[in-house]
Amino acid sequence: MSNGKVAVLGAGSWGTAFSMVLADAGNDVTMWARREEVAASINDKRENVDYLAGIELPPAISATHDPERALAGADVVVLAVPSQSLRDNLPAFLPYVESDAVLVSLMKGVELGTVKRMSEVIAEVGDIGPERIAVISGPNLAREIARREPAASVVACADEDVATMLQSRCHSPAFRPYTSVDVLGCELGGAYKNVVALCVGMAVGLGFGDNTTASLITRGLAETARLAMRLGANPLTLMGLAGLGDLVATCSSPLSRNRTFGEKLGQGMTVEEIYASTRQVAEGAKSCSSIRALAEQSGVEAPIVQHVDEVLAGDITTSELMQSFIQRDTKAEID
Ligand SMILES: NC(=O)C1=CN([C@@H]2O[C@H](COP(=O)(O)OP(=O)(O)OC[C@H]3O[C@@H](n4cnc5c(N)ncnc54)[C@H](OP(=O)(O)O)[C@@H]3O)[C@@H](O)[C@H]2O)C=CC1
Ligand SMILES: O=C(CO)COP(=O)(O)O
Repeated sequence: MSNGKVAVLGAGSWGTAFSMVLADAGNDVTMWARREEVAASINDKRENVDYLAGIELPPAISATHDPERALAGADVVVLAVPSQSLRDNLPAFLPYVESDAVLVSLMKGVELGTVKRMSEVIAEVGDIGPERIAVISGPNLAREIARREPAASVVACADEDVATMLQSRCHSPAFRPYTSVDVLGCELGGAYKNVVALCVGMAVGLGFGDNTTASLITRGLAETARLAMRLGANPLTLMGLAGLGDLVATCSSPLSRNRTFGEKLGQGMTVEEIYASTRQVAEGAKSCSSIRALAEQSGVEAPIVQHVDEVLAGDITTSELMQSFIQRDTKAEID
């Protein structure tokens, strides 16, 4: 018997892989795809050929290009579009969202201009209270999840009962969700690790080994925790799946789009050449300057975000970034 209907808005890699988790957990899932041909591929071929080629989608998943059809009767609405497009997309979705439905963000970015997290954008545009907004974040590379490799994640909502309800809705044989009430910590962990993965990718592209990448991952975690704690996050969230867990997965995996983006920069490609080489989103490249602005507004030192932003803007090279990390003024580790 079905648990209920879930609408998944966004039919890229993660929207599709997470739809599989939801279907495996007993939900009926209707995906909304921006392009009609993607919806047709999901319905007719049982495959999302553009984003998860070779993966067979379960029968409980269907897709449509029509937001009204996707959202009708759904008590859980999952948002999986690129972060910088969320605000523009919401007005087409919100009129069809059921009045008591919970909105769940899978997105890992911070909005340019406003420096808002995705839960804040949803709250603002939809005038929706925190008890109806949740975030799911963790070490969840889409292709591994779609292959049903074991993984864990965090469901965060200010209302613990809602987090628990969502946890049961997405607990599948291969996917183990934990609950949290620290929405801010989970979201910042997810957005920040993308920038650290860009930086690790640069190191890999420059030919450096595990000492360099481990140093960057560790200092990246310190930097993430510094900002998140200043903004009110629970420090333990950063030690958990949505912090350290996601940071390690993304920085270590050749499947990561952010790490790959950084690697190409380290190998000498330009930002424009990399954008032209793929349809997939590397959220860190988009969110880096907004995370930098957030850190500056909060009076928090953020050298990785600052240097990566300078590389993306073409102000320094990847080699200069590495030199600067080592040669700048020294300091105590815990600071
Ligand atoms: N992939 C992963 O492993 C994970 C991703 N995430 C996060 O999930 C979010 C979605 O990423 P993911 O699914 O991987 O992204 P992909 O790059 O795989 O897919 C992007 C999707 O968004 C659509 N899209 C692109 N531009 C727009 C727009 N302007 N308006 C509406 N839709 C648009 C694309 O449609 P079209 O095909 O028509 O271009 C496509 O369906 C990101 O924030 C990412 O950080 C989180 C955890 C894991
Ligand atoms: O968020 C992710 C894994 O948890 C996916 O990372 P990328 O967007 O770098 O592929």
